[in-house]
Amino acid sequence: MTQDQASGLRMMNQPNNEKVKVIAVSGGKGGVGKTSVSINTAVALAEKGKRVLILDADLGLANVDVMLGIRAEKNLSHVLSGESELDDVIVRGPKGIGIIPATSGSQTMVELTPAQHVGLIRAFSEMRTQFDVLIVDTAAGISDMVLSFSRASQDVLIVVCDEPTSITDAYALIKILSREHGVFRFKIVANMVRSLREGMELFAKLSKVTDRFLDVALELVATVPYDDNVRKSVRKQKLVVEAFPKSPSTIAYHSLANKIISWPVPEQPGGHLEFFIERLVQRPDHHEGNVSE
Ligand SMILES: Nc1ncnc2c1ncn2[C@@H]1O[C@H](COP(=O)(O)OP(=O)(O)OP(=O)(O)O)[C@@H](O)[C@H]1O
Repeated sequence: MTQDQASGLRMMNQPNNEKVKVIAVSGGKGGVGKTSVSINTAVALAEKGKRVLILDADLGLANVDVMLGIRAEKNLSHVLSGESELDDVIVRGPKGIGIIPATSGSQTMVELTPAQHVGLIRAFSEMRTQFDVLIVDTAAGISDMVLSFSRASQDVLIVVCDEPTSITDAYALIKILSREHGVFRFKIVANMVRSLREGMELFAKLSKVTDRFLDVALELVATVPYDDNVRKSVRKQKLVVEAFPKSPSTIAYHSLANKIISWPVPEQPGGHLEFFIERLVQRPDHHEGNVSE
C-alpha cells in the first residue's frame, strides 16, 4: 500500500479526532518482563481512568491472554488473514482493558508477509474502538515487526534486567532503531532489581555504551523491584496490580502509569491513530525521528 492509499483509508474511516498515545514495549531479549510491564501498567492506567488497548504483537508466543486466563476465540491471525476486523477480536481484561490477542503458539508468524503488513495497517485505519493509550507488547529480538512497531510508536520503552545478555540485546535493538529507523529517544525500564541503586547502575551500564557509540537519548522512567508477588499472581491468573495493590512492583507500575499520563501526545492533524498508521507504512529511509520530541 502506498502512503496515498493509506491516507485515503484514514480519511474514510477515522471516526473522530481523539488523540491516542502509542507506546511500544520492547526488550531485545525475551524473559526480561516485557509482558508483565505492559499489562500491569495498562491496568494501572485503566485504574486512573484511561481507556487502554494492548496489542500483543509477540506473534511467536501468545502471552497476554494466557497470563490473564482469557480464552480468546479470535486473534491477530484472523485480522491478518482478512477474516475479522480488529474490533471483533478485542477481548476485555481486568479494569476493562482491551486486548488484541497474538496468534497462538502453534502458528509461527514472527515475520509478516508484505500482504499481512498491508492488512494490519488497513485494520488499524478501520478500527472503531475508542481508546486513549495503545500499548504494543512487541516480540523479543529485532524482527521487522518489532522494528516497525517501535518506529511507529511515540514512545519506545525498553525493558532491561540485570543479566549480561539483557544489556547487550537492548543495545543491539537501540543501535538498529537509531541507525536505520530514526528512533533516537528511548525510555528505559529497569526490571526485577533488588534496589533502586541496582536499577540506576543497570541504566548507567546501558547509557555508558550508548553514549560512547550512538547518538541517542536514554531516560530511566521506571525501576521495578524484583517481587515474588508477580509470579504468585500469575499462578492465580491475576495481575500483581490487582492481587497485591501494595506490593513494591505495583507501586512502581502505578508510578510508571502516572509518568505515561504526563507524557505529551504530539499534535497531529487528524489525530487518532493517523501518525501511527503513517509511520507503519513508512519505509525506514523516510524517517524523521520519534514524534515525542
Ligand atoms: N518485577 C518482577 N519480579 C519478579 N518476577 C518478575 C518481575 N517481572 C517479571 N517477572 C517474571 O519474569 C518472567 C518473565 O516475565 P514476562 O513473561 O513478563 O517477560 P517477557 O519479557 O514478556 O518474556 P517473553 O519475551 O518470553 O514473552 C515471568 O515469570 C514473570 O512472572
